[in-house]
Amino acid sequence: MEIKIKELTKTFKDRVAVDQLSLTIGKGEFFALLGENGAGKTTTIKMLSCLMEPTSGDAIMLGDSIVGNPQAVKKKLNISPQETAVARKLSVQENLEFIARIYGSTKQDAEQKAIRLMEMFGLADRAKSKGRNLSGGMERRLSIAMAMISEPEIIFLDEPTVGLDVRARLDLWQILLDLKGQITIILTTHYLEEVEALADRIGIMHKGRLQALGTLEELKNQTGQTKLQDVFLQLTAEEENP
Ligand SMILES: Nc1ncnc2c1ncn2[C@@H]1O[C@H](COP(=O)(O)OP(=O)(O)OP(=O)(O)O)[C@@H](O)[C@H]1O
Repeated sequence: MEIKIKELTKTFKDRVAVDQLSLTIGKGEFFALLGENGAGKTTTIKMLSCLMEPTSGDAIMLGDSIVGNPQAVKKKLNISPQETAVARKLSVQENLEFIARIYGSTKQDAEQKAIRLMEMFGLADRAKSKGRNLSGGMERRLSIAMAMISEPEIIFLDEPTVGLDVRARLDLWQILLDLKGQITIILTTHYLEEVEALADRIGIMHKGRLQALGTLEELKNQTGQTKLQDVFLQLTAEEENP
């Protein structure tokens, strides 16, 4: 089973934000969606996570349609949004337990889940720290841990390392590498080194369309470039005479 996106389209008034996007993402794949500002990445993620209805087209998410059965799709996925949902007055552990209770865990179960995720995300020694006192890197890690509470099969990470310093970014990459293969991860980012370090495959969007798709090596071969930055610039270049 996989994620099968079929001619997915979103139009806002006369603006086509996502234009007949078709692609397949394998189960357990780490997929990076790239594109310039306004290329349509966030709109794509909103549709795939059933936060926004497509104008036309569909996506079958591990067997269920976002159009036909969004409730079933929502159960399989979770999102770590750019603006994190960390509650500033709750501690790290309380944030995790709160989410677990929302998803129906008993008090004891919620505590166990929180402890396991704090271990996994390197937050155990900050269990009692309030959300407002966390560094940017810790807040990000907590946000992803919160998204993992529901044990999703698919997780969307929307620019997870924006504003993080080098060490915090590398720490987060290591955690994501540990997660890799266990669940399907769809990442959007503007950091190309992040894509090189983490992604199995890359999709590059440009003006709502899928401009290129492949592994890093495939994209390099396709464009004759040796660096992802040059691949990206070539594939998203404006035509001279539009
Ligand atoms: N709710 C909306 N109403 C009208 N237009 C919108 C809406 N949401 C997005 N758009 C437009 O759709 C296009 C795609 O936007 P989107 O946010 O998906 O791009 P993006 O690739 O995520 O960009 P960024 O890298 O800046 O986050 C843009 O032209 C944007 O202005």
